Amino acid sequence: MADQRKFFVGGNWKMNGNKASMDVIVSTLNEGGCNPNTEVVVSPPAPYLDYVRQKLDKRIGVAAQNCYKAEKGAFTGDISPQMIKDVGCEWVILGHSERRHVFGESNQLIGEKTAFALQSGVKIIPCVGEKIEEREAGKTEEVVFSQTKAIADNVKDWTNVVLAYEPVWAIGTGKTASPAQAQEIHAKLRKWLNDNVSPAVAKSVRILYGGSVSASNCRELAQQPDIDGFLVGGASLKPEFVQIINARS
Ligand SMILES: O=C(CO)COP(=O)(O)O
Repeated sequence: MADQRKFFVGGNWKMNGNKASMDVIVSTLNEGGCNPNTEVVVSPPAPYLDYVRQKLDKRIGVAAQNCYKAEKGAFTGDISPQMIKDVGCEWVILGHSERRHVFGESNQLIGEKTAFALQSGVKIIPCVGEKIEEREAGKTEEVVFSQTKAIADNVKDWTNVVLAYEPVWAIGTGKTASPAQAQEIHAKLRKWLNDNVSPAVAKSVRILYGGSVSASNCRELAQQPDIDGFLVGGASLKPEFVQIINARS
């Protein structure tokens, strides 16, 4: 079952790097060594989308880290899906926990961005995940299902969606969810998709795990039946990103 879903590894560079450091990552990725059976997408900060897209091997995708729900206009500081496409990129991450919790983005806004990005022809990596206090209060499912519903209500064609489960307590903390903890939520998300979207979508949609993924923990996580890849932060800026891409090799 899981083998009908191509393994997918995204590198979210967040607000890090400069041309010199990106040159190093790009040449590491271009040198090869990445399993061709893994779909790879990297996500530089917006000012570098064009630069990275031009230098990176075309087999590797490039994602923006966010975008707005309009093509153009008086939205100072933001970018549109049309701009992402204009510089040759094909993906956008939406609803990352830092967008939700540092910048206050709501489920409703993330839903609107989902609809607009997809209708503009940009593929999306929407993110869901609970905070530690929500997990400790037994609210993990309630939180991730309501976040997923806000996204799912705005998706018509799931072939352009790769869902990411990123528990907020595991992001940038070095506290990875155990393979069993991650698998449990991935399986519940897949069941939610089965019950609320369709069995076919539940079988085919890739669900990524994100949160302190590293070369040392990726192989065990990658063996879980409902983990179809990773969204990697810190380690995607380092050479070990290639080992994570090859976690199933
Ligand atoms: O937020 C993440 C990816 O989007 C995960 O970040 P870290 O891998 O640094 O924990």
